[in-house]
Amino acid sequence: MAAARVVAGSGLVKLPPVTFVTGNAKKLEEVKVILGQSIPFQSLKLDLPELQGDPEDIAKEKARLAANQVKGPVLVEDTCLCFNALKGLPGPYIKWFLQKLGHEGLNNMLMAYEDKSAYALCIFSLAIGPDSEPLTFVGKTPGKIVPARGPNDFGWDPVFQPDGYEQTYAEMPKEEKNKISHRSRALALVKSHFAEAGYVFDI
Ligand SMILES: O=P(O)(O)OP(=O)(O)OP(=O)(O)OC[C@H]1O[C@@H](n2cnc3c(O)ncnc32)[C@H](O)[C@@H]1O
Ligand SMILES: [Mg+2]
Repeated sequence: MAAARVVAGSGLVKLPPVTFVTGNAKKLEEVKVILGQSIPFQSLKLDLPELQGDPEDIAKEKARLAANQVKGPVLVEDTCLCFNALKGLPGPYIKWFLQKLGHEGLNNMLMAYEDKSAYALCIFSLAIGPDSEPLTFVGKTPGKIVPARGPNDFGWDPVFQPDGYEQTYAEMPKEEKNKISHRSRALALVKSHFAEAGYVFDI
């Protein structure tokens, strides 16, 4: 794929369409709806390594790995579910905790604590190419962990009830989740960046 290039004298950066890299079909569904036509992008299904460390560093490293494979501009995201009683854990390791323990196990982890509060964190990272430093965009939605309610079709949605709502993410209509979700908040920042950065697309 062609690389990004500066259009001489214009202050504009010409980009091929951005590739959103994820192995998660449900994330992709939400990103498509939330972005609509605002940013020209295509998707690529790739299972990038599950890295360890600080959530923002994980997202940046994911973007570097993806940009190296795609050889062009990429967008990736990493999602964390953080329990306040556990000082932010499982955080970026939620995928394994959910896989091994299930919804009931996630609730049981908080059995010893009165504080069931939690927050969902989504970090998008944009790398314009393999050699450019990735940028990050963070969205956060506070809520609490509850016994599972609603359809079980996306991760931990049934056990996360956002603050100010009586429904879990899973029980809400999709449009409602997309108005307040960690993902839509992070994508609002991505959209502003694209609106302000002077990118023009080669499409
Ligand atoms: O290929 P990538 O994009 O990494 O996709 P993934 O499924 O591996 O996703 P993460 O590494 O970000 O791990 C996050 C975990 O949280 C789940 N998850 C992500 N966003 C969610 C959301 O909005 N609601 C519920 N579960 C979500 C997801 O299914 C994973 O189990
Ligand atoms: Mg992953």
